[in-house]
Amino acid sequence: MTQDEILGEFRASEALLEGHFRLSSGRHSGHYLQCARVLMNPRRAARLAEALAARLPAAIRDRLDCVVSPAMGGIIIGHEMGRALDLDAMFLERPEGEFHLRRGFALPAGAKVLMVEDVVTTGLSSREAIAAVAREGGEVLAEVALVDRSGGAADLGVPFFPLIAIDFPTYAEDEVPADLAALPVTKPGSRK
Ligand SMILES: O=P(O)(O)OC[C@H]1O[C@H](OP(=O)(O)OP(=O)(O)O)[C@H](O)[C@@H]1O
Ligand SMILES: O=C(O)c1cc(=O)[nH]c(=O)[nH]1
Ligand SMILES: [Mg+2]
Repeated sequence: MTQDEILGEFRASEALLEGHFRLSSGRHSGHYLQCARVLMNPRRAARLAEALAARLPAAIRDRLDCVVSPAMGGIIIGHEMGRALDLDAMFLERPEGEFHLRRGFALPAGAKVLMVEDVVTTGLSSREAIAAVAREGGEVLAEVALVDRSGGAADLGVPFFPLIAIDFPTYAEDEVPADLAALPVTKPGSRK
């Protein structure tokens, strides 16, 4: 899939939102990619996962034991990546603030893991999820995400293969421009 075709999927599903958003990191933005909307059509979700799987170098793909993704945003695309790669897909949750595996999910010692995210902005959630896999006994070989909106700045500590890169500005709480601050703010994500 070309970058235009992928962006077309986001536009067609009305996943490209404009307004005033507080992001997971606490930063503010006038743009939000609502990946739940792009993934709500199962055939589209499968198409995007196949395209993402094709980005993975064979040297990584062939060593993977399973897929792990951080809830909530990572669950659907993680599951579809599991299907595309023919691997089991698990997810991490953080009901007490720190990511861990629940629901009977467990990693065999030394399991080689693909981390799957929907969006990377600062990379904080990804780094926390990668650290959680290490605590659970696994090793993250690489991460894939539908969208990298970090401007290429996110350092995840592992090779990172996004489907698309989109560079929307974000602002610290005390740097929000007046025209953006004038709009009511919403926080679409679930981080507390
Ligand atoms: O790179 P970052 O700055 O960490 O931002 C990206 C993260 O933010 C969103 O999750 P969020 O914490 O909003 O929760 P959700 O996945 O439960 O919706 C998104 O799903 C990523 O996990
Ligand atoms: O940084 C985030 O929290 C974030 C940005 C975005 O565009 N989409 C999303 O789901 N999360
Ligand atoms: Mg998330």
